[in-house]
Amino acid sequence: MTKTKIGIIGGSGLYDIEGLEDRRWVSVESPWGKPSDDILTGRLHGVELAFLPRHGRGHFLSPTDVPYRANIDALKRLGVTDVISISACGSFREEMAPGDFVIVDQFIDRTFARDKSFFGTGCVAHVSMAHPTCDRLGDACETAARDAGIKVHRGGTYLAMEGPQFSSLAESKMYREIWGADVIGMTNMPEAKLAREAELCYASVAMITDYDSWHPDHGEVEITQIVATLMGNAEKGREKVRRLPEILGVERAPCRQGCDHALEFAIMTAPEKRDPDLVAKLDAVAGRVLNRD
Ligand SMILES: CSC[C@H]1O[C@H](OP(=O)(O)O)[C@H](O)[C@@H]1O
Ligand SMILES: Nc1ncnc2[nH]cnc12
Repeated sequence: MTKTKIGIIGGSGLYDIEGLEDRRWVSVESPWGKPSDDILTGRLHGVELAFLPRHGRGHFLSPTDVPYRANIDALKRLGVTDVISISACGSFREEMAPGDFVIVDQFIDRTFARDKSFFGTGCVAHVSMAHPTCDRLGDACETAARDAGIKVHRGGTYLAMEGPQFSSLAESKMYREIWGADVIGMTNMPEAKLAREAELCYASVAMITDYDSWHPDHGEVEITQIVATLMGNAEKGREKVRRLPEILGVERAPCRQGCDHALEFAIMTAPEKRDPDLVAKLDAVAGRVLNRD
C-alpha cells in the first residue's frame, strides 16, 4: 500500500482551492520547463493534495502555451499518485446541458502545436492509450459530484482542439455527427497522454459551459456565456474536489487497470543506445523503470 496524493489540475475558472490544512503555494523545478504556476499543497481529511491552475493564476497561458510536460512532471516530482483534471467544455449532446458535469473516458486528439511526449530520440517509449482514463478515479469523481448535488454523466468522448478560436459550424457538426464526440475543449491533450507516460492515474471532469455552435436554439458559443456559466459552476467544482479525499482514502492500493505501471514494457531503446541527457530528464517520470535496467 502507498499513500494517496491527489493532484488536481484546475481549468478555466478554477484557480484556487480553499479549506486545505497546511496550505502552501510551492515552486517546483522541472527539467521540462516552468510549470503553469506554483502548486498549492496541503491536506484534506488526512489526504495529501496538490492543486495546479492550468492557465496560471490570472489566466495568462493560452491552451497552446500551457507547459503540459512541466506540469505533469512537477506533479509526479511532488509525489502525486492520482491526477484529476477539471475543464470547461462545450457540449455536443442535448442532454449534457450547461451546468452538468461529464466524467470523460475517451479522447480524440486534434491538437497539433504541442509537445506530446516525454520520450523521443535517445529513449523511445510507446504506451497504450486505448483506455486513457482510470475507472477507479472516475468512480470517485462521479460519487463526489453526485454527493455535491451536481448532475453528472458517466462516460463521454472529449474532442481536444488546438484553439484558441472556437470551432466553425462545419467543424462542430462534423465532431458531433460524424466523429461522435460528446464534449469539446482545448487542454486535455496532451495532458492525458503525458499522465499515462508518467504512470499517473488520470480522470477528466468536464464542466459543461455551452453547446459549442451546433445547437439551432443556442446560437454560437460566446465567451461571455462561458464565463457566466463558469462562475455558477466554480463553487460546485470546488465542493466536488473537497469531497474527493474522503472517497479515495489515505491508503492507496495498486491501480487495477495498471495506470501506475504503464511503462512496464514500453521502453524500446536498448540501455546502451539511450541518451544520458534525456534519461536524466526522465528521472521522475520514468525512474521506476529506467533505474532498474
Ligand atoms: C474559457 S473558454 C476556453 C478555454 O476554457 C477551457 O479551458 P480548460 O480546459 O483549461 O478549462 C478550454 O479548453 C479553453 O482553454
Ligand atoms: N465550445 C468550446 N470549445 C472549446 N473549448 C471550450 N471550452 C468551453 N467551451 C468550449
